[in-house]
Amino acid sequence: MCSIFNEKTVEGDDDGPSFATSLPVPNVQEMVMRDPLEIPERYLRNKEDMPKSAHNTSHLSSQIPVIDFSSLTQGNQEELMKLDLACKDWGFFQVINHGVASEVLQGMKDAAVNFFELPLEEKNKISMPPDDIQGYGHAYVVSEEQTLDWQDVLMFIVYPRRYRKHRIWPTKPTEFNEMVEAYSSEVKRVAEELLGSISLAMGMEKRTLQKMHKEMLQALRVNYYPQCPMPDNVLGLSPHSDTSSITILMQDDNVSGLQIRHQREWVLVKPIPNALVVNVGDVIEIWSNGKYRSIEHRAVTNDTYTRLSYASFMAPSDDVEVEPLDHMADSQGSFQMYKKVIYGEYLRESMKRRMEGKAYTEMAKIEG
Ligand SMILES: O=C(O)CCC(=O)C(=O)O
Ligand SMILES: [Fe+2]
Repeated sequence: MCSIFNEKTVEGDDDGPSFATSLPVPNVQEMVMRDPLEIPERYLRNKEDMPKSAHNTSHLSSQIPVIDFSSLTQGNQEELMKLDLACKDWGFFQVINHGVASEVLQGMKDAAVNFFELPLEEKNKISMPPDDIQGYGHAYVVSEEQTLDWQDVLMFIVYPRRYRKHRIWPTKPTEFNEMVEAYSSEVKRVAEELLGSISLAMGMEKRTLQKMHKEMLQALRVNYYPQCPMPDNVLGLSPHSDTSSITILMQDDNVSGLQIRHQREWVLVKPIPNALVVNVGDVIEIWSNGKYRSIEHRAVTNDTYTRLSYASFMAPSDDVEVEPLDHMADSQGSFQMYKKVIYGEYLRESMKRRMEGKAYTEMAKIEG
């Protein structure tokens, strides 16, 4: 596994795109290490958005679709129909038999855990620059009043390679880049195949959605949620929908935390060991004219364990104009539900706001 990272990937070109600014906030991991029982007021939620227990929705958890990737990519029509329904009814599904070796999954997890265990001073060598959300830190903090999330993040663009800003990539642990490369290239393969199947489910030729991205962007965000003494009053990650086309998430196999909004309830996505969680993002919601849904989701905390999750966001090039596909609008009574948006503008505008459920996607909707 050692040669993959030798040639192109180390070039490190600093001309990649920048995103939004985020205000500096305390490092949560450090706070918990200093005093495991203290929670500053800025993290406490109002009663109405307190993370309620999802225990009474566990019957819904077990209904979240599980897609067999191998059978889907072999052309099984039943699996394709399952995928279509998953995108329509849930916007979320878990993927099994995806062919990503468990060593590759574990390698990514170990490298990330080793990074987060480094001293703060070491991690801060790659802290997010003031004008970007790439690097180590916190994203989407836009006001001093905003309730904060109980997490630290490490985020960067992986593809296209020329966008990699190596000065904000970890150099420790030494195997980090190699593990990201091995993991992300596999995620890319799975994402491209899934976009192929979603194209088919939308009645189009297999490569259509992938081509519509122009040059597909892939970003990795590692979320680190330390244990929290008041999980009923503090969220790991605020409710939001992803601005991606699709997101592929590797969860911790043992510590759950991801909840999705389904029929007005919060439903826990129970980890299936080695499965990948996939969700439809805003871009596919718009392309499909709302037939496929970019669902609101959040991460809750717990008082015992640290949890890490690894989100890979797939997105179109900045200049892609995103609007409902004609045939998707037609199939719903010739009514186009979303305006045309320039993807790069949509993305950057969304980052200037604090995460607020579906409020932002709603803005792309045509009123009426
Ligand atoms: O931690 C999780 O399970 C969710 C992460 C997520 O939604 C995100 O990074 O956008
Ligand atoms: Fe998300």
